[in-house]
Amino acid sequence: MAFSLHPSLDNGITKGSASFSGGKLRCHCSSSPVEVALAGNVAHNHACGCSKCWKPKGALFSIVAVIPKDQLKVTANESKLQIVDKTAAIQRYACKDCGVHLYGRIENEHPFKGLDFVHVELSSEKGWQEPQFAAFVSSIIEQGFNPEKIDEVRSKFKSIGLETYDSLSPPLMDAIATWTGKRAGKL
Ligand SMILES: N[C@@H](CCC(=O)N[C@@H](CS)C(=O)NCC(=O)O)C(=O)O
Ligand SMILES: [Zn+2]
Ligand SMILES: [Zn+2]
Repeated sequence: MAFSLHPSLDNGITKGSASFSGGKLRCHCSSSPVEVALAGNVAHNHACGCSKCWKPKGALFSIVAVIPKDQLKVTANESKLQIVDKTAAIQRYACKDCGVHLYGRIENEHPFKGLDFVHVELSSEKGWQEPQFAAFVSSIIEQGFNPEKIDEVRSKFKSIGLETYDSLSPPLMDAIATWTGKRAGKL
C-alpha cells in the first residue's frame, strides 16, 4: 500500500475493552507535555478525513472520538494550549510547541454540545474503544489526495471492517437531523 490511512488502522484494528475506565493523553513534546485525563472510555471513535482534525505525520486520516466534557480535565501544562480556529464549531485546543490537538470543545448551540473530541492514540493505555467507521473520506481529495486512488482508500477501510462515509455515519447524521428538526419545530 503506497499510503497510510493511520498507524492504528494500517495493520488492522485492535478491539477495545468493555471494562476500560480511561487514562491520560499527552502531546508529543519531549519536555513538559500537555496532559489531559479522561475519566472513562470514549464513544463514536472513528477515522476522519477532514482538513480540521489533527492527524499524525504521514497519515491520511485522523482518529477521533468523543467523551462527555465533565470527564475531561487538563492535568499538566495547560498554558501551552491555544485554540486553532476560534470561528470553527469545534474549538480545537492544540499544543503551541508540537502542534498536537489535545481536545476539541463545542461552545455554541450544536447537537454535540457537551461532548469533547479527543485522539486516543495520544495515550499509552490500552483498551480505548476501537474505530467504528470512516467519515469525511472524500475530504482527503481537497487536501491533495489523487481522486483516481480514492477507491483504494475505501477498499482498504472495507478490508479492515470499517464502512466509509463522506459525512458522518447514518446514526450520527440522524441524530444531528433530529436535533435540527426539533429546534425548527418540525418534530
Ligand atoms: N471538507 C471539509 C469538511 C470539514 C468538516 O465539516 N468537518 C466535520 C468533521 S470534524 C465537522 O464537523 N467540522 C466542524 C468543525 O470543524 O468545527 C474539510 O475537509 O475541511
Ligand atoms: Zn506539545
Ligand atoms: Zn474531522
